[in-house]
Amino acid sequence: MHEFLLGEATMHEFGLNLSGDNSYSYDYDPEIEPSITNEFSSAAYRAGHSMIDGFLKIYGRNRMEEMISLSELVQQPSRMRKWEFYDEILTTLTTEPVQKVDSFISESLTRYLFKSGNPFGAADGNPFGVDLPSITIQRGRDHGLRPYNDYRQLIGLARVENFEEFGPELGYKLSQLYNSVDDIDLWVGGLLEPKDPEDGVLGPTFRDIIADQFYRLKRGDRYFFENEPAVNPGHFTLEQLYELKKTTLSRIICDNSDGIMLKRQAPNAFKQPGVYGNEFVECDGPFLPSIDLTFWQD
Ligand code: HEM
Repeated sequence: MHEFLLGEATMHEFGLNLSGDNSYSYDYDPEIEPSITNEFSSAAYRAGHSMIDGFLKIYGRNRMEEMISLSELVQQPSRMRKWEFYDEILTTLTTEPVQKVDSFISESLTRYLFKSGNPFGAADGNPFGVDLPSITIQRGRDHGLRPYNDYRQLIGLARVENFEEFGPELGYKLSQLYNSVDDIDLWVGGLLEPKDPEDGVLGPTFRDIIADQFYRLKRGDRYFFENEPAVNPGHFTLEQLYELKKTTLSRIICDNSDGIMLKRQAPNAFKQPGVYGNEFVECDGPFLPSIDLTFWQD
């Protein structure tokens, strides 16, 4: 599932692929600490904030009908009163491509986030909201994260020695904001790392922090859904596991839509829909298998 994020090679390196359709996993290790790491939650996984598009395109029955700014949606649930909206937004979320993990973040997050819920917001004549990147940088410091350079070293990369290594434009900007390359915050440095186009969407530091977290969750949690009965008090039967593995995010989206505007879905919800190899199929057709719940009957 996270092949898209981490890349196939990293999935393989960290042993993140699932066991076969009809078998348990036997690699639970009680010595592995499964808790969420500070670096994962306070910096690396927040790379997602750079992937957000500030505008959501709403498609009607035949054409694009509206483009809504994210800041007009966050904390404004009133649109849910319109019948079709739930299906429309599910369609938008499965159709709109993610943005690159890079130095650009939508203004809807840097200037207008929570505009409507901001006690000092529009009603008081202040048209702005809060700045999520600033909050994130501050959150990393508040959580005591070490600087970016230390994590580079930890994963076996050379430390950055001077600002020029970030290129002329970014290097100059960073030199205006930080006294030393050793002060660069983890979230900032991680976003700016060059990406390997063959291997996921992240630079190596974020990729390793996130892969390490998934490895811990998979190997160090006795309740991980694939784990064998000997270690997992809540284990599934092999038949139940098979049923669970049959389902897909696309099936879940179909099952949870209202069927008004969303009646079809591409089989792989993580990839661009409607293209060769991921063509739309009907929700009620045979191509999106459902779980057979009779295997849970007592
Ligand atoms: C509309 C989209 C999003 C908005 C408005 C949003 C907003 C926020 C806000 C306000 C916080 C709390 C910041 C703080 O006080 O430290 C946060 C935390 C976080 N966000 Fe997002 N976010 C969005 C999407 C995403 C995505 C797509 C990802 C990752 C794929 C992500 C990952 C995280 C993580 C890991 C945290 C820290 C959670 C924790 O430590 O409890 N967010 N986000």
